Amino acid sequence: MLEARALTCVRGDRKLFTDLSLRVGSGDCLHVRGENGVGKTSLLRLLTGLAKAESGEVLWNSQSIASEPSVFHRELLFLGHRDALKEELTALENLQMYAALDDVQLPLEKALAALARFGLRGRENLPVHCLSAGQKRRVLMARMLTRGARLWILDEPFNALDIHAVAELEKLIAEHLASGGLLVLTSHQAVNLSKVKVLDL
Ligand SMILES: Nc1ncnc2c1ncn2[C@@H]1O[C@H](COP(=O)(O)OP(=O)(O)OP(=O)(O)O)[C@@H](O)[C@H]1O
Repeated sequence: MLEARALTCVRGDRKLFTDLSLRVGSGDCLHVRGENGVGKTSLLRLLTGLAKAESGEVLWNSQSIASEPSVFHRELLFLGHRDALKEELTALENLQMYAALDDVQLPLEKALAALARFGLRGRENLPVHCLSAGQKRRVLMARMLTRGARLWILDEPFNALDIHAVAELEKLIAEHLASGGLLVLTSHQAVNLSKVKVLDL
């Protein structure tokens, strides 16, 4: 269970929100919505522990995420809306690098199968700077699949995806939720998933 209690977020000289509370349980998807600049990314950064709230707290399985950050981070996958890929490494090397950083076992066949699932067969060994914007997002989908994290926090994951990739990402998310995973995402588009809870900022 991910829980936020009475969060207040200040950025610069603006108070973005106050007294914001939420709960996301196993199998739940929370869609955070709102206009540009309202504070969606800022909220996600509080939920990941990357930023600290002015007041309030974030809990993972009833423990403050600040108390044992490494325990929380083992269960978390956060994708920001800038592609967190090393441009000079290949798609395959990026997956392998993240697996090493995340301390996840990733056999070569599994990495190749993940890239193939998202339409990157034959492009595994191209440096990421040679991939299109949508292909880079597909590498990140392969990372989501191979990471094995319980909690996904995704900032605008549908950006730059074509219709097929949107459907593939929805399927990947549905599988994650069906296996008891949790998801918080932002999206300016409607999210085509069953049982989505909405938080309007
Ligand atoms: N480090 C910072 N210093 C000052 N202001 C900041 C900082 N980071 C964000 N802001 C401001 O906080 C507000 C919220 O930003 P945020 O990125 O959370 O918005 P958002 O809802 O995700 O927007 P978008 O839909 O455009 O992605 C914006 O007005 C932004 O300029």
